[in-house]
Amino acid sequence: MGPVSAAETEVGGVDDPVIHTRALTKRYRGGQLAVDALDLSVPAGSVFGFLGPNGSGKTTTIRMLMGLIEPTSGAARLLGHPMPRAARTVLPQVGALIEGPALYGFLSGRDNLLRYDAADPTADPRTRRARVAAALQRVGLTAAAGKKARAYSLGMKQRLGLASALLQPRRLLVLDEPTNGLDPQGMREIRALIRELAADGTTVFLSSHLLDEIEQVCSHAAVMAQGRLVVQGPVAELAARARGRLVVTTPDTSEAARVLKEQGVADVVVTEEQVSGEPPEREPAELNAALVASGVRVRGFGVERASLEDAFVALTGEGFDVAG
Ligand SMILES: Nc1ncnc2c1ncn2[C@@H]1O[C@H](COP(=O)(O)OP(=O)(O)OP(=O)(O)O)[C@@H](O)[C@H]1O
Repeated sequence: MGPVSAAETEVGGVDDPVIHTRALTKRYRGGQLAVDALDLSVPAGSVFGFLGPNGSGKTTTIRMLMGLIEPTSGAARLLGHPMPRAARTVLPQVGALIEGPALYGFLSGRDNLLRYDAADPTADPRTRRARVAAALQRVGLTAAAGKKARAYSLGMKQRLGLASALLQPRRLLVLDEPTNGLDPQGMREIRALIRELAADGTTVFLSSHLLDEIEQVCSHAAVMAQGRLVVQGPVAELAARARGRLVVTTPDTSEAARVLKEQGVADVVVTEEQVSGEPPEREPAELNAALVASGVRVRGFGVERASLEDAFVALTGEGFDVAG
């Protein structure tokens, strides 16, 4: 981190949340309550996943954060400044990729970026080529820079969009569904890029309807359902809320179930070759010893890690069904 600039001291310091909303609400003209009293807090330096099924209000929130639409009520602050009022001060420090990059197919990747850079009145034309070259390098498109954008794969187009958001140094990147529509290879590339950007100190806020994506790239997450915030916090803590399951693999399932119940394990479930239950507060090895002492042939014993998906189900009582 560089020295604290005057602008940062003015907004209260680098540790303040990069995005902060209070009771942020959007009701569309048709009456649809898309975002309902949202309190969001995105810590500086985080890769923050904004997670929710389609229609849960993610894009509407992002549009309010970026000052593209007015909230019906409530407040949003970006980098310490109120939005949309401070949009002119704040937005130059925010790179955004919302609803796919706007690209000219008949121009090369490089020419798209040159054009984009030229549209920025604060960008010095003398350093334009160097800036564009650096952005292309950043997203791994140097070799393909001369190709027409229409010949790019979806993943390359998305990377070019990211490059356009990276022409200027940014404190925050806002990415709406950055891997949507990409094949697995394209997804991997974008995720790797997000990790690299975050390692450089940029706060990244990305929306996604993919739980495993959030688990793979994000340090923090907020979960939305039907316009409301279900939960937010560090990903590790969210997953920990849904405790894992104790799983014993054995041919002696009924005896194992009896012993586990005797030992105070709750919610014991027997399947063909496994017995599972809520993990005990005490040392699991003691349970294992009790099983063995009762003659249970233990072939596998462990506590399965809870995933964010388990946490989501535990928190909402619903499955994370994106089609629903
Ligand atoms: N311009 C609009 N006018 C009226 N209703 C809208 C408008 N835009 C979105 N909505 C509605 O608001 C709700 C939230 O939509 P939003 O696009 O914010 O969700 P999302 O989580 O981003 O989902 P998706 O990933 O499908 O975009 C949905 O019910 C949607 O139909």
